[in-house]
Amino acid sequence: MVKKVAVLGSGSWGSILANMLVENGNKVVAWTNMEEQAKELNEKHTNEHYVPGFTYEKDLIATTDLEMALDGVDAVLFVVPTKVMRLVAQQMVSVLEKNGAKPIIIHASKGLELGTHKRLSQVLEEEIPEQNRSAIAVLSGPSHAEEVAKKDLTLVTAASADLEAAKTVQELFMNKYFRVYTNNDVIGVEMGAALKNVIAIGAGALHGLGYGDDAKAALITRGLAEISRLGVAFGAKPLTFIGLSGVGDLIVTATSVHSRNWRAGNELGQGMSLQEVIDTMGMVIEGVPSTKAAYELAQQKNISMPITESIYDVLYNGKDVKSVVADLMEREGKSELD
Ligand SMILES: NC(=O)C1=CN([C@@H]2O[C@H](COP(=O)(O)OP(=O)(O)OC[C@H]3O[C@@H](n4cnc5c(N)ncnc54)[C@H](OP(=O)(O)O)[C@@H]3O)[C@@H](O)[C@H]2O)C=CC1
Ligand SMILES: O=C(CO)COP(=O)(O)O
Repeated sequence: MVKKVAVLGSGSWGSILANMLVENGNKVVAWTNMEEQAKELNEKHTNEHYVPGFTYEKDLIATTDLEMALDGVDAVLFVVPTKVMRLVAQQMVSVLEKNGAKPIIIHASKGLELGTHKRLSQVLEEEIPEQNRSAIAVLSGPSHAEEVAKKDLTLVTAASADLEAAKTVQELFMNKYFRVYTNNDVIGVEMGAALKNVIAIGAGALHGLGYGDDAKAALITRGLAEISRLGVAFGAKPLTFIGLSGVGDLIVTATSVHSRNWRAGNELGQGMSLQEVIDTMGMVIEGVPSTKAAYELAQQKNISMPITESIYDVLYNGKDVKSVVADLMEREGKSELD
């Protein structure tokens, strides 16, 4: 059945998912806060800053008018950076209260809210009253906009406490190159998504420092161990961390030149300052705030996360990347499974 979908956030991931939903036969409106970007998408069918060289479906409509985007909507897909998720949800609710729509709410963002440390579905649940929505679901997994744009094969997970909602999301997104599994472990899926970005910054930093494949494999493996520890302490199922939204997304983000988090780490490893990295990226680097949130959550629950602590020291305490790697290596010997 053709659905009307509003995609909130027209950056690299939002615009490519919006395009794919048009390909899948839906009526899609991509909402952006930039008039020029809406004009470019509508007139040239491009989004040069975010996905250079890509031509979007002609039927994709872009707008800065939230009322128009949400008129008669069946599904709303949030793909804005974590730091504005709450604000955008509030904006959406004020429109839904007027137009009476009760859409399924999906988000495809990856992060933990600074200050509250909340997962994004928790933020959405808090901000969107039940009378303005049906279920809340999460779309997550190893998926770079640059590769989905090329219709490269991509497998992801749709997670919701409501299995029917997860199935609805599966049906909405699935096609010949984009395969969607369902999962009911929302905590595990969202924690894996947010925390893999932290480890990806570390993997990029190792690359920037000139370390080889042994070091990167070790970082990914030990990184997975510590993000699973934190996730499980907050109620995630351990098995989710060896699924697409766990190790799958960790592998792609910690090894791909497409990853903004990996690239940020690489530049830090090559000696750039954090401010220079942020200023030149031009896109969101979710791992930076998520490192702070993860560090604080680990302290709160007394969970050992040595890699996250080291990345935190580099990002927030100005420590030198090379010296934190040396410190990690020189810690006392440990049992692998503790
Ligand atoms: N890129 C990817 O391949 C993937 C990204 N993700 C996740 O998706 C989320 C978005 O990432 P991505 O698309 O890469 O980010 P980008 O930086 O490419 O785009 C973010 C978009 O959000 C917009 N935005 C920022 N603030 C607001 C606001 N207050 N109201 C409306 N729009 C706003 C930005 O607009 P402006 O230009 O005006 O700032 C921009 O268009 C992140 O959580 C990321 O982790 C998940 C999987 C893959
Ligand atoms: O989540 C992603 C891939 O699955 C995108 O990661 P980056 O934000 O690091 O580009």
